[in-house]
Amino acid sequence: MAAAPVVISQDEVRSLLRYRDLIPRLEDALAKFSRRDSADVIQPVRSTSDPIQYFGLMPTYMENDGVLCTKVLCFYKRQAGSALPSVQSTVLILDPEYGNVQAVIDGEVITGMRTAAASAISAKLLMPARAEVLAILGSGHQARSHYSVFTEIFTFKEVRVWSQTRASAERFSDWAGGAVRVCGSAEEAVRGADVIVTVTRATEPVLLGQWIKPGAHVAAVGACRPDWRELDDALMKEAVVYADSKEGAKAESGDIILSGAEVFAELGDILNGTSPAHREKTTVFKSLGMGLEDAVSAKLVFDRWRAKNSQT
Ligand SMILES: NC(=O)c1ccc[n+]([C@@H]2O[C@H](COP(=O)([O-])OP(=O)(O)OC[C@H]3O[C@@H](n4cnc5c(N)ncnc54)[C@H](O)[C@@H]3O)[C@@H](O)[C@H]2O)c1
Ligand SMILES: O=C(O)[C@@H]1CCCCN1
Repeated sequence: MAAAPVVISQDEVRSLLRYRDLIPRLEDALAKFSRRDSADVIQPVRSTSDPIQYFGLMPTYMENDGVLCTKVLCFYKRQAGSALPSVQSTVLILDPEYGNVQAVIDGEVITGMRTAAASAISAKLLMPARAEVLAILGSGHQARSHYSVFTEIFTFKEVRVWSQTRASAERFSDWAGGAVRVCGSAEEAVRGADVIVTVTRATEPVLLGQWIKPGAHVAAVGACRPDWRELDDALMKEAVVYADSKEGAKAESGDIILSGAEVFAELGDILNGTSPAHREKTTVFKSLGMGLEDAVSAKLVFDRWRAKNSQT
């Protein structure tokens, strides 16, 4: 019988995962994914079922790296008063040889950090030179992880936030130590911004092309259903659109499907040097989230956990 899986808690993940380690590994994995070499990465578009709002399975196999992994996630409509975050997730690491589960890892911090890290990679590749103003639309979990990594690896003169209620935007600004300007409207937040992150649960556009400074970069992280939007048609048609996965974007993104916009390239294509990074144009990175991002993060966490626990 296989040994029982280890359980790695959210606090342990938080202490073991660092953006400076995660970002280069994610860049490597995104590049491998875009080469479509099945010995490097096999990662089908996640399967989802609606009955309990959104139940997703995100399997990944990376033969050359010896990683077999899946994330299990539920994205539910958060009820007022609920203490649980709207995205619930767990990452399972399996032995690639036998298929037994080796580790059950809390997915909340992994989901927050790997999503924000992917957006940061998009900004590294696509934001205008001398970007000074960052605007964040939304003030939940992803807003926090995005603020953390964007202010860790870039230097902005100003960070702005807009949220559904002024109170939630102010809570976010307090959490960030007051270094964020709270805006009364999405338009006010994004006018003149060089980099815009949309991290809302909106199902209708909250970001309009007519507000955007030409050449700005948008990391669009919400709207993960084929009939949900965060960005309007004007922006989707004006911008050069990049995605994490073309297949994922065409299957899941309302902003792409309903606007009819073409995905120009994946981030991995830029990293591989097979597609240009149009930094000089208005760009959108449509992020849907990929199992391989969880797999890379979970492997980092599990390797560190084993190293730490073998010493004690
Ligand atoms: N692309 C990815 O890899 C990935 C990963 C995780 C989460 N997500 C998506 O990112 C989004 C944010 O996730 P989160 O964990 O921060 O959620 P959250 O519930 O913690 O925060 C959501 C934010 O959206 C705001 N909001 C809700 N409805 C809105 C509306 N109609 N208009 C404007 N704002 C609205 C809320 O006030 C809150 O600030 C979700 O859509 C989620 O599905 C994407
Ligand atoms: O890749 C993910 O983890 C997310 C979870 C929420 C919905 C969109 N995708």
